Amino acid sequence: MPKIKYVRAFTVRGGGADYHDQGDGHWIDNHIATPMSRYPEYRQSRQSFGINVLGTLVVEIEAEDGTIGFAVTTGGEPAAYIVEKHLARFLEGRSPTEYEKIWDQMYFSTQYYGRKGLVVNAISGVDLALWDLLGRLRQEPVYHMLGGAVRDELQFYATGARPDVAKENGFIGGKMPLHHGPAEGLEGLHKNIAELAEMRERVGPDFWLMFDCWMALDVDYATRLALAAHEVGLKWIEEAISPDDYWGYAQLKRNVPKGMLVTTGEHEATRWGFRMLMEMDCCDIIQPDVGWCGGVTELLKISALADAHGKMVVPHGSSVYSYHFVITRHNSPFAEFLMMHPGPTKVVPMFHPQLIGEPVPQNGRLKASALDAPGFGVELNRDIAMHRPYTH
Ligand SMILES: C[C@H](O)[C@H](O)[C@@H](O)[C@@H](O)C(=O)O
Ligand SMILES: [Mg+2]
Repeated sequence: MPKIKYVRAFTVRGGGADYHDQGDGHWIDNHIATPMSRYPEYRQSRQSFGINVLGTLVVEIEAEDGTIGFAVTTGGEPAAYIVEKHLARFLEGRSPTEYEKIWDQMYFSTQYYGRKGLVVNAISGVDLALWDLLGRLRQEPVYHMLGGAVRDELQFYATGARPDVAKENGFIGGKMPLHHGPAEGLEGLHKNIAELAEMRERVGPDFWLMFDCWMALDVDYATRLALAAHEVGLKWIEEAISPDDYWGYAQLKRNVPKGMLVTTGEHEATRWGFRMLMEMDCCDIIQPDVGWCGGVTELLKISALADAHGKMVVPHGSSVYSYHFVITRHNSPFAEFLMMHPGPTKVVPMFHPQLIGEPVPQNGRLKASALDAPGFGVELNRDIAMHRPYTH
């Protein structure tokens, strides 16, 4: 096995892994409730407060024989700095098979300033690129290295403002962004329920409908929303409150009507963060993002812990990086697909334009065989402008 020779970090703008980095008029930036919605000037657009400030981080790891593994995640220039100036030292000269020791050294060497968020995004990007390199060197897809498929195909729910379009395209459910938060009072809550009722009318009684609340609510508002939405058949209420408020999630989970699920986790990181969510009984489904929670090496630990707690793991939408994981885990029965078309009125690749060969669900499903290519099975689109802000 050739050793690792170079680690390089690049930044890219425009869609892709930082999927909130979109042009004007996109559903994903249209009056979606957030913790910043309490400030009217930041209520219409999440980009106005900087949701896309980081941009995409591209990590490349080149082995002595010239083989290059890569991955993309959210992180931009600050993440590139951490990769080049701090993390690269734990990889160069090492075997790509040492992903456990490499992860341990990346995490504990940055623990004094990291632990969650940007730093763990950077660690995740390196870890994903390492698994991609390992797959290319071994000429096998990542999901084979994770134990192989436990089912013939993936099934997906879709996230976007048009669950009716998701149903037409064969998805098993539609997760809607919540448009109004507590700052818009009862009027806003009624608008949320009216939107849900409108979609229920369009999709019929059995199609899954969920709200994604993107950390925007408090326990009282989330409870009132859940009680009203239960009448309209809401399947789960997602990330309703601050990721730091474990106590609030535990209360919300006690408050919601029987049969409604509480989900969260996309902004949580590491086995320790998810242990807290599970041991405090905060949610029914955890939703780590493999590009933000610590990478595949850490998601393996998180998933096993969840399995022991009888919890489902439905990773936050992260394209091939979650598909190769979900297909190998019994407690990951379905996956998320983010509808990145501006409407969204059609199904387009999630991390477009950054990944060449990115598989897209057909009729809401993806056969395991669609993942049968070395590593994560995609190539980096080198026609897009990549910038290497730092070297080492
Ligand atoms: C739709 C939500 O507001 C986020 O933009 C979404 O990316 C994330 O929360 C998700 O679960 O997909
Ligand atoms: Mg979400």
